[in-house]
Amino acid sequence: MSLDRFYPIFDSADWMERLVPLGIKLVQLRIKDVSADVVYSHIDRAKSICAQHDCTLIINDYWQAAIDAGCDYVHLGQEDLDTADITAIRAAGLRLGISTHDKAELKRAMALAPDYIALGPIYPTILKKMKWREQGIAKLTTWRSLIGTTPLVAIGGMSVSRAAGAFEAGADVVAAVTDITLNESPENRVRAWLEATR
Ligand SMILES: Cc1ncc(COP(=O)(O)OP(=O)(O)O)c(N)n1
Ligand SMILES: Cc1nc(C(=O)O)sc1CCOP(=O)(O)O
Ligand SMILES: [Mg+2]
Repeated sequence: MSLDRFYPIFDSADWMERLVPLGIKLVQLRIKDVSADVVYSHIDRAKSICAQHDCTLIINDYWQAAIDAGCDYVHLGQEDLDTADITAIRAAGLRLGISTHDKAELKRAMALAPDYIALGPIYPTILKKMKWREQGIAKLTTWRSLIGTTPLVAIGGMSVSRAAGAFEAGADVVAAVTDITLNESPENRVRAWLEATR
């Protein structure tokens, strides 16, 4: 299964209902600090809108909810891996994407035979405080050489104009949050991303 080159990340099903119909084919639900009931409700709505639009839905963090809800894909970071039951995730048939920031994390991630590897933050991000400085585009080329054919996702400070450089450096997919959600017209920004990654 190949991943679309454009990978927007949203913190609610509301965003997905608004923007997935524009033509998004790969999307992540990344919710923080809400109750389990709210998580399950957003997952159900996200599943429904993605099914209607033939869009691959990836659930961040909440791997047990993703299994319970019959989802196809989860994304886990290094801290998530400390507690996640990878055997249960795989037994349920879910695909798995993993965040990496240095070679030790990459080694740990690759040992789990992930369905993609994410490298970030490529550029500075305003979404969240991170202990990692910007990695730079060139590190994508290094990661490309280390992970063979495993799909590579570039994340962190990505924008429409920065996408081409990430692809040239070896990324297969570019993920973005605030470039879309803080844009004065998220709809127009999604259209620009779709055009740039077609
Ligand atoms: C595509 C993608 N890459 C990286 C992350 C970050 O995951 P993680 O390190 O677990 O941090 P949180 O997103 O959970 O704050 C991601 N979500 N998606
Ligand atoms: C959620 C996340 N993870 C990152 C990592 O490097 O692992 S960077 C990041 C934030 C991405 O948001 P924006 O596109 O607004 O910079
Ligand atoms: Mg996480």
